[in-house]
Order: sequence, then structure tokens, then C-alpha cells
Amino acid sequence: MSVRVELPEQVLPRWRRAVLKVGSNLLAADGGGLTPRYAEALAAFITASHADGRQVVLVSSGAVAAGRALLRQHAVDGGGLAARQALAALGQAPMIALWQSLSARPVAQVLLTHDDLRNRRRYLNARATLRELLALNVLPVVNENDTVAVDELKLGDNDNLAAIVAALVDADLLLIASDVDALYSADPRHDPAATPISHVPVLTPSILAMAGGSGSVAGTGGMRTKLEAAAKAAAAGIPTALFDGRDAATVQGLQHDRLYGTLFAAASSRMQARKYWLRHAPAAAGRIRIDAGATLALASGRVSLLPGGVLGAEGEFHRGDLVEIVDATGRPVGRGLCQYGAAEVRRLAGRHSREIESVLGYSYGAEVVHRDDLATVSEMEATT
Ligand SMILES: Nc1ncnc2c1ncn2[C@@H]1O[C@H](COP(=O)(O)OP(=O)(O)O)[C@@H](O)[C@H]1O
Ligand SMILES: N[C@@H](CCC(=O)OP(=O)(O)O)C(=O)O
Repeated sequence: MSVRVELPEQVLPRWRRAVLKVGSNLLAADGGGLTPRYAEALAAFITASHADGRQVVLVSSGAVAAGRALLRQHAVDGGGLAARQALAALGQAPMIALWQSLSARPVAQVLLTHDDLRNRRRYLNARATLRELLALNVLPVVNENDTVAVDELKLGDNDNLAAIVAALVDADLLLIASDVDALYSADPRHDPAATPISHVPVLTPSILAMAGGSGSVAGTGGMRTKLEAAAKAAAAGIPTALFDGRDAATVQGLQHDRLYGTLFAAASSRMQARKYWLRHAPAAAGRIRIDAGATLALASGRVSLLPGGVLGAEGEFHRGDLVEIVDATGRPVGRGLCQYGAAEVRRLAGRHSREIESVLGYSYGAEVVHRDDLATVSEMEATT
């Protein structure tokens, strides 16, 4: 891009877990095959963050671009969905190999479709897998599963996928590395007078109207999908930082929490966003009755509901459903997303977490309701 204006230095919000989205243009520069040219500095940032005790989930594009470059000598109809899917299948492995060549830690490939993220059970399974990968100190590299996604199941762009993954893994920052250094007042390719915007406190309709489409063959969504992603993240309580992934000094600055780019503020804290959702989400599908000890423990707002404190379950709810939690007398204690279905909860009532596997023959984890998915009555009263 010819326009380059000095951006003010900003401080990144405090973060411990981030999702970093890297677009095709950074990995397949100039419309060619994959190149480590810009990926190297981004991988170094991930490594340094990890050394600082932080976790990064990478959402990487580049499969289609890599596939297209591999078949350059053959005629490929790159426009149709099936051709795009074939190119993605071809390029997925080289894209992962590129990141593996730049990372001392093992790299894990995670392919997701829109359907996986809409389906309650698969959403929870994807979340459990990503949490486990992070606990294993592996670098998860997420991409859309283009091969199986038909049009209506496609997210279509990795900007939105990255925002959903950020909420999925409970990240506290979304980082979007692109080939443009900021959001501009208009598409800088078409409007030389466009000016950069370094801070967006609220994504208003006039800000959304600034976005144009992608500037290249490799890129998909342009600024529009980046703003959609920032809006999704903001609603989940996660701020977004957009920056130029080609600029070594900018990428290096991130290691020291310095941002040269655009910072989109979160609409509320992650905790508030989650509690707000739990309070206002559609009525629970059932109730879990808990004993006095668990009622007292849950009131602290810091613990999960374990099977040992469960007295019983009413209604027919499934794994992932929102349930009411009530005390022995039926008084509301809170609401939360249940890791087990009603029949499973009834079988686990009063048992120790370590018995889950022997009782059910499998386990979705030690918690019946994880503390991240739980809002107590007093927390819900504190949200508007
Ligand atoms: N208002 C805007 N501000 C900045 N860039 C914009 C704007 N509108 C459109 N763009 C274009 O969006 C492009 C980045 O999106 P895209 O090509 O999809 O890249 P990526 O591969 O990083 O997702 C920029 O190169 C720029 O040409
Ligand atoms: N899943 C596709 C990427 C789609 C996409 O959003 O691309 P981009 O706009 O470059 O982030 C691929 O790996 O090629």
C-alpha cells in the first residue's frame, strides 16, 4: 500500500490468552506460493509470548493461496466453490508445515466449520480440544475446514472465525495481522485522502460504512469482515487490535505491548458479557438441585459445580444446555451451561469427579457446570 502515515503508539490491553489471525496476503505475498517472509516475525512473537507465560491460538489463512500456487502450471478454475475446496485441501498441509518450520513447539491443526460452532455439542468439544492443546503447550493453528463446508455452512472468512474462536477459548485479546496498517476512513486503495483511525471506542454504523472489500486475489473479506470480527469480539467482551503484519517493527512492538494500528475497545468486560448472556439467554431446559455445601461454595462466584454437590436433575436437557441451578428447597442459586445431559447428571449426583469415568464409561470433564459458564443470582442481579 502506498499510503503510510505514522500511527500513534498505543498500549495493548492486558492479555494472557490471545487469538492471532494471519491473512493470506501475509503468507502468500504477491499472489505466489507460501513464504516465511512475514510469518517469521509473527512466529517469533508467538514464541516470545509463550516464553512470557502467555498463550496464543493462531487462526491462519493461506491454504487456498498455497494450493493455487502449487497448481500454477495447470489450468485451475479458481472461481467455483469445488475448485476452492480442492485448492484448500491441497494447501492445508503446506500451510501447517510453514508454521511448524517456524515453531519449536509442536503445531496442531484444527479445522472448523460454521456447523461445528453452531452445534452445541461440537462447540463444547472444539472448546475442550483447544483448551487441552493449550494445556499441552502445543500451538493450535485453526483454519476453516473448506473441504467439507458447503456455502451455507461456510463462515467464508477467517476474520469472523477468529472472533468466534476468541470467544470459544475465552481469549482476552484478538489480534488481526493484515497487509494494511490500520482502519482508514475509506478504502485507501481508492481514496488517497483516507486517514487512519487508531482508536475505535464503539463500532458505530458510520465506522462500519468505512470498510471496503479485499484488495487482492488472496484475501477474502477485506476490511468489512475485520470490522464484523471486531464487533463480534467486542460483544463477547474482547478487544481487537488490527495491525500491519508486514511491518517488522510493528510486530516486534507487540512483544512489548505496543500497538501501531487500530484498537477496537470491547463493549464490556468478558465477565459482564458472559453473565449478561447467561442472564438473558432463552429459558433453561431444566433444573439441577444442589446441596447446602455446594450452594455456599457457588455463592463465592469462583468455583465450578462438581457432581458431589448435586442432589438431582429435573427436565430433559442435553449437554451444553442452559440450566437453572436451585438449592435443596428450590430457591434459585444461578444459571449455567451444563457439561452433561439430564440423565447423566442424575447418574452422577453425589459422586466424586474421579468416579465420572467409571459411572458413565466416559467423561467430559470434572465439572457439571464449569465456573466460566456459570452466573450466580447475585452476579446476574449486578448485570443490567
Ligand atoms: N477502510 C479501510 N481501511 C483499511 N483497509 C481497507 C478499507 N477498506 C478496504 N480495505 C482493504 O482491506 C484489505 C485487507 O483485507 P484482505 O485483503 O482481506 O486481507 P487479509 O488477507 O489480511 O484478510 C486492505 O489491504 C485494504 O485494501
Ligand atoms: N480458509 C481460507 C482462508 C479464507 C480467508 O478468510 O482468507 P483471508 O481473507 O486472507 O484471511 C484459506 O485457508 O485459504
